Parts: sequence; structure tokens; C-alpha cells
Amino acid sequence: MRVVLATSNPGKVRELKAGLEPLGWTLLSLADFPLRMPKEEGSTFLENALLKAAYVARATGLPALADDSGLEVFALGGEPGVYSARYGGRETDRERNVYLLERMRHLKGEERRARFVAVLVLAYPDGHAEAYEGSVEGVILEAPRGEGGFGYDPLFFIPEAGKTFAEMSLEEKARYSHRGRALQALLKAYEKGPPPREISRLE
Ligand SMILES: Nc1ncnc2c1ncn2[C@H]1C[C@H](O)[C@@H](COP(=O)(O)OP(=O)(O)OP(=O)(O)O)O1
Ligand SMILES: [Mg+2]
Repeated sequence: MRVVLATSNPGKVRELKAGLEPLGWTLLSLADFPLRMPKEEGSTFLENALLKAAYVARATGLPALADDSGLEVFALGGEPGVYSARYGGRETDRERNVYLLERMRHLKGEERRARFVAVLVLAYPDGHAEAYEGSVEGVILEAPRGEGGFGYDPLFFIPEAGKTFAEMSLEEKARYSHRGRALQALLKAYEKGPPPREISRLE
């Protein structure tokens, strides 16, 4: 199967390519189809992922896989959530990390718990779409650690691993991460070919 990765985020492309390898799909990207992507105006990760995947599937005539994901800090009522990519209007990952630390300055210990959520939507040109979700809990450190990954990875610490996502290899991050878990769900659904449509159609 030929599938277009409907993301402009190089960090996501890297993780999706590695995670989908067992399926043997031919993966294309937005570099192969220069499209102007729709505004992500949904109020949930699912809505935004569906918006992106459905748009690219229609525009290319090929199945398309989109990822919408974000960080939810419990003590901040789920911030930054669906605003993770533009938190505080900050333009770069580094600036958004600084902004998040600022917002969390008053929070100590258990109050720094957070989760990462990823929703993958695989949309087909005929309008059929499927969603796969993954999440992981961790703690937001008081200073960044590690050079790998992207986004809030240098601040997101997994106690069980004793590392942030930015200190993990691609393989190790895939085992723990929200996106890795969503990919595992997709892989399981597709291990014997496309799953029956009636159980996976999005309304
Ligand atoms: N321009 C924007 N303004 C406000 N919020 C945004 C904007 N773009 C994305 N978001 C929100 C939607 C998502 O839930 C969250 C994380 O962004 P997300 O779209 O997953 O990452 P991304 O934009 O880096 O990759 P992608 O190319 O896959 O869309 O931030
Ligand atoms: Mg986006």
C-alpha cells in the first residue's frame, strides 16, 4: 500500500517511518505533494488529525496518515493541549519549552505530572477513516535534559526509564511514547491486512 504521511513535522516523519516499517508500506510525504495544509481549528486531537488526513487523502487520491498530538499538564487544566504547537505564541521548540517552564514555576513534585497524547488518523480517498490513540504519563522537569527528539521531549521525564524523551534513542522513545503506542495500535490492527471497515469508521 502507498500511504502519504500528512505531516510537515520532521520529528514526526522520522518516528512514523520507523514505526511503520514492519508493514512494508511505501511511504510518501508532503515533500512529494506540495499542498497547502488546512488550518488546525479543531478542539480535539482527533478532529485536527482527521482534518489533516482527510484533506491529504482527497487531494492526493492516496490513503494518508496524520498525527495530531500534544502535551497536557494536569495542574494547568490540560495546557498546552491542542495549542502545543503554538503555545504562548512562541515560534520555536526551545522558546515553547522556556514558556512552559515559566508557566509551571510555582508547581512542585507531583504537581508537575503531565501526559503526552497522540492521535493517528488514517484516511482513505473514499472518505473512510480510522483513528489510533496512544498516551503516556510523565513529569515535567525544571530544566531540559538531552538533545534528541523534538517539541517538549527534553522536559518530559519518564520515571520508569530514568530519562527524558530527548535522552532516548528512536527505538527506546518508540517503546514508551504516545506516538509509539498509537503506532503499535495501528500495527496490531493491520498485521493481517486492512481491518474490517465497520469497526473502525469515524463518524
Ligand atoms: N497554527 C496553530 N495555532 C494554534 N494551535 C496550533 C497550530 N498548529 C497546530 N496547533 C495545535 C494543534 C495540535 O493539537 C497541537 C500540536 O500540533 P501538531 O499539529 O500536532 O504539530 P505540528 O504542526 O508540528 O505537526 P503537523 O505538521 O503534523 O501538523 O498544536
Ligand atoms: Mg500542525
